[in-house]
Order: sequence, then structure tokens, then C-alpha cells
Amino acid sequence: MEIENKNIDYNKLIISVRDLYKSFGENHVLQGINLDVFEKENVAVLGRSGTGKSVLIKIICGLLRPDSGTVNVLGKEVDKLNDKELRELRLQVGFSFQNSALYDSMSVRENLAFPLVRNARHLTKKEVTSQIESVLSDVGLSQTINQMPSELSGGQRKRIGIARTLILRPKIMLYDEPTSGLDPITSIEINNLINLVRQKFNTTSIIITHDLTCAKSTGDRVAMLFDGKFIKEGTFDEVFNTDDERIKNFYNYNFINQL
Ligand SMILES: Nc1ncnc2c1ncn2[C@@H]1O[C@H](COP(=O)(O)OP(=O)(O)OP(=O)(O)O)[C@@H](O)[C@H]1O
Repeated sequence: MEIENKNIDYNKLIISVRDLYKSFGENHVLQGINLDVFEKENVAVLGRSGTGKSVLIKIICGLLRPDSGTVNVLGKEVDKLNDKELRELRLQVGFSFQNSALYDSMSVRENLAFPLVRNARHLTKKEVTSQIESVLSDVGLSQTINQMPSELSGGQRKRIGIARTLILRPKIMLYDEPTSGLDPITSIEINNLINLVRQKFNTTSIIITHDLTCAKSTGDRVAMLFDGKFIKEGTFDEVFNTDDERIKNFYNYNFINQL
């Protein structure tokens, strides 16, 4: 078995979140979040539905603004960037959406060409094709190049969604519920892909999930979100080896649901 080469650099902080608060009206979603992610580290953020996991990564990539607190990404304070700087930063942050966000009226080839043509206009047609073929091979789906999204399985759609993000060679990957709606075997394949992406593309990642298997197999570190705060952080075993009833309930609920 090939041993994964993680090469995490704990001297290089890639994402740093401090005292982050975000409410929607009376809904106080994030209530003092602190999080550091180091170069080439995979951090899994676990929590129940509606705890603010997606809100957190949307704030990290500048899609939402916090009420207070700071978010530093690749050395830049996200809240202080103007529109142009934010666009430049976003090119380095790949966002893999929960629903894969593919354009249903476009083929796989066109879906993958879209971000390239929009953001790297200097490329020739031949270069675009070669990059599409290369990234499709990376996600193991070369044969789907001329298919439409409606012809793909849920797992294949997730892979193409990840490929479409990777084609811009981001330094950071934010995965929003990468295994949601997938059967256990397809989920394992996606978890393996997330680890492969880190190894091959040297990405730093946050994986948002409520799937324990996903968190365990992709997260070097796991952070447990509860009521707007991280209540425990560490390796998967450190987090779940606990007397905290909130974490034990989360574990048991997941376990029962997987039976
Ligand atoms: N743009 C918005 N306007 C108002 N409320 C919002 C907005 N975005 C998120 N929320 C609310 O913030 C809370 C957290 O939502 P979020 O999508 O981050 O949850 P989550 O932990 O990712 O859950 P899930 O796993 O179900 O996606 C929810 O109560 C949601 O309704």
C-alpha cells in the first residue's frame, strides 16, 4: 500500500480565523470561531445540519461578510480586500459545492472549459483541451468528456465538480459536504479523491461534513462545531474519545444512521 505523503508545513499558516461572529437576524449562527489551517493540512469541520458549517466556509472565501472578527487567507485579510483583490484571491480558493453546481445544459468538456476560458483567456484551444483531459484523468473520469451532467451518477457529478474547481489550480480547497447523498462505497471513493488531490495538487483543505467516515479518512485534524463554536479539536480519535455528551450523541446518532 502506498503511504500518503502529507508534507504538512506547520510553519505556514494558510487560513486563520479569529473571533468570528455571524448572525442572520436573531439567528446567531457563528459565535466566536477561531481556526488555523496550515499548508497542505486537511481540516474536517464536523457538526449537525444547520450549525453554520457552510456559512463559515462562505465567509472564508469572501462570499459572505462576517459581523465581526478577522479572516486571513494566504496572508490577506479577506474583509479588507476590494472587489478586484477578492476576485484574485478567489481564483486561489476552490469551492466544491454540495450540489456539484454543474451547468446541466453543458457537456462535461464545456463545464470544465468554462472556468478556464473565463479566467485564463490567454490559453489556446489546444491548451484548454489538454488541461481538461489532464484534470479528468486526475479524477478518474476521462471517458465522460462528451457526456451531459444528467448522464452521470451522483459520485461522478461530485468528481466533475471537484475537477472543475481543480482546473484553476487552487492553493486551497473548500469542500462542502463532499459525500452527501452518496452510498458508502462511492463516499469512500470521494474521500480517497480528496486525499489524492492534496497529494497531487499540494492543496490546503477544509472539509465540511456531518459524515464521520469522511472526517476520519480525510481530516488530519477534526474540529467539532456546536452552537456556533468549536467545542473540541484534535485528531479524530482525540475528539471522539470524550465524556462530552454533545459529542457522544453526535457519534451515536451517526453510527445508528449508518446501520
Ligand atoms: N444567506 C442567509 N440568510 C439567512 N440565513 C442564512 C443564510 N445562510 C445560512 N443561513 C442560516 O444559517 C444557519 C446555518 O446554515 P449553514 O448552511 O451554514 O448550515 P450547515 O451547518 O452547513 O448545515 P447543512 O449541513 O444542512 O448544510 C441556518 O440556520 C441557515 O438557515
